[in-house]
Amino acid sequence: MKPSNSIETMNLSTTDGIDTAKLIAELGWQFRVSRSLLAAHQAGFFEALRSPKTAVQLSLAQSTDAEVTEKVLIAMCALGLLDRRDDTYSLTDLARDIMLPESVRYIGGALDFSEYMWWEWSVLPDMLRGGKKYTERHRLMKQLQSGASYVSGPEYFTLAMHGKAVNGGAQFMVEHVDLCGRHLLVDIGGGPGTYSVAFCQRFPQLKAVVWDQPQPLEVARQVVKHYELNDRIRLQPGDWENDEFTHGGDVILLSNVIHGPRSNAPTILAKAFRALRPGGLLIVQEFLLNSQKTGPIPAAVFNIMVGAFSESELIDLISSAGFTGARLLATDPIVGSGIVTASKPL
Ligand SMILES: C[S@@+](CC[C@H](N)C(=O)[O-])C[C@H]1O[C@@H](n2cnc3c(N)ncnc32)[C@H](O)[C@@H]1O
Repeated sequence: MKPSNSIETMNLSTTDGIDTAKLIAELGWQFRVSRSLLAAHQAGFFEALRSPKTAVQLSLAQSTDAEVTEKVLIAMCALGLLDRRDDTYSLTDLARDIMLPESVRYIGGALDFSEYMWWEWSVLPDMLRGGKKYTERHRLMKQLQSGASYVSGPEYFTLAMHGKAVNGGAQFMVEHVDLCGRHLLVDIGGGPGTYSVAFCQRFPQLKAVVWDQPQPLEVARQVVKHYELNDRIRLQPGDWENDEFTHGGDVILLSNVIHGPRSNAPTILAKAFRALRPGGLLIVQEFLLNSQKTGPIPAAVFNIMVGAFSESELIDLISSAGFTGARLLATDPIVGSGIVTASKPL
């Protein structure tokens, strides 16, 4: 094969641009890290290591291959989730904090969701050639083939949302949005209700309604009970395809519910406008592309499978629904989300 011109003329003795090139080349391999972490979680290694074990003891307990188990455990040490002393593996403080279901910051639901999405993303090359997205049937087949033990259905999705919110999302939100003097927050598509909990904890005068379909509200019920906020947070079943939102709130939160052009955003924003009191505050949190649509990376990849607006598109949509003063309040480039606020005129 004839080498390309650029390779023929490239001076291999310089290091110009090498760090970036290494990073991009390394990205092609990063899936190995995700796959190892998801496999360790799926095999139940973290829960089984509540009491320290050797790889052989763990493989006997979890019915896994001892040699591969050891290699995956070494990788989990490299991620800072396990300690190894002689041949015995134990959980680090970080793993106790995020990998055990009893922990408030448990991310297992988010990992289950990543596992589920793995198969959807595997067909991206086919999609590029015009093939269809993964169907539910394909997904279930692959789950069965992979021997996956994780729960299916909407519950794990809602738990994934909770895991994401308790590990940065909720803190980011309450740090940037001031609800002093506000009385009733209506959290549309509120899922596990974690954002409502965080707001109520930060602003003691505030009450909230978590508005969502019945199944996610079952998770929200547990979350609200866990934080002992039953007297301040009410759960309201609703379907935005058919129902109006709870009226009379002075704040409406739309967190991760208007993902790009296919999400029916104009209808949801119009319902939010009707439901909000005059002078009320609209908060929208979304994966947001920059206005040039060149990044950031998390929003750019979210856009591939689900959809994402750019900052200016979202601000235009919110303004078209009648809100005033729409502006980007804060962005978190690590997770690719932005918070936009606006007001309903008095
Ligand atoms: C991506 S989750 C966001 C959850 C939460 N707001 C957060 O940011 O963590 C989207 C939520 O919208 C809800 N949802 C989807 N379709 C809905 C509909 N037609 N009516 C009401 N809620 C819906 C889902 O049940 C889910 O809880």
